[in-house]
Amino acid sequence: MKSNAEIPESRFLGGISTQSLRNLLPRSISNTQQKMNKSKFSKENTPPINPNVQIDNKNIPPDPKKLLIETKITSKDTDDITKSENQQDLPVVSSDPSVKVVVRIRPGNWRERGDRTVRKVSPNSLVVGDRSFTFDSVVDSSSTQEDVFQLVGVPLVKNSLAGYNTSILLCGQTGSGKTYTMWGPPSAMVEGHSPISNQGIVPRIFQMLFTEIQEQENSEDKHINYQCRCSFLEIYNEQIGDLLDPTQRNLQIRDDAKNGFYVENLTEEYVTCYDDVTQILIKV
Ligand SMILES: Nc1ncnc2c1ncn2[C@@H]1O[C@H](COP(=O)(O)OP(=O)(O)OP(=O)(O)O)[C@@H](O)[C@H]1O
Repeated sequence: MKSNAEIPESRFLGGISTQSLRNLLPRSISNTQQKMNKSKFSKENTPPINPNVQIDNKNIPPDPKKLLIETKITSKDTDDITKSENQQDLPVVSSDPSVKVVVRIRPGNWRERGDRTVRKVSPNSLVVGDRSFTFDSVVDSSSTQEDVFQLVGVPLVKNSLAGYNTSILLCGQTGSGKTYTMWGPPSAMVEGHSPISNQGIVPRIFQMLFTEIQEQENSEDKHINYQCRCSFLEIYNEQIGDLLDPTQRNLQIRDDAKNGFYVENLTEEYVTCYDDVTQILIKV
């Protein structure tokens, strides 16, 4: 079998990058959960043991997976419900899984022009040569930055505002489009906001996040205050470096009952709007 490096068409990007937005969680939700959950780790992202078991605690933010299943059942007719009750042993497949794997095929460069070895064949599958692979979603080379944001970024912001830790992890060989997908071209952070811009998923996420926060804070019936802190780190040669303080090059991962996992002494800057984040990124 050929190695990846030998396959010219391996220009697809396995998507989902992970960056903890723990610090961007609404403080009110974080506090409530800490009080409710004295155990060592936060259970906020723990899937229900049995998706059909009702959890009798109105303070726990809804699990999107569970909501989806409940919605499905209420929209079914009675015959269907009876049928599903009789099929207890069948696995429940949710179309909104906790981990989604999205593949983006980038346009071919001059060396790959006309190369059709990697082809999207359905919304969630592609073929490489004569082998087919299935993922949660596949976006082809004609996809725009906005398409990818709608698919990955929008649900992520909604879930994080509902109280979940959310992450995007990106993987792909060099030149496969990770930076382009996450950030866009170098000018992207200061580009005007528009669906047709080349801005990547990160600036779009920040824009949506602060717009939503603003709307919620301005809303008269919701008395919510958000506090956002921002940090940037890199892992290089198995060492964690603080991108906001280059003198900190070998930070340690710690774990305690109050914070769960965290990076000790990592700089966290308070941010209140998109421009605050851009200013920080300019420094990095
Ligand atoms: N979907 C896309 N549309 C247009 N151009 C793209 C797309 N994806 C990537 N490119 C271009 O391909 C080139 C390589 O992309 P990029 O730098 O994002 O790769 P990378 O995976 O981050 O590479 P590395 O791991 O080496 O940093 C860049 O010139 C980028 O602009």
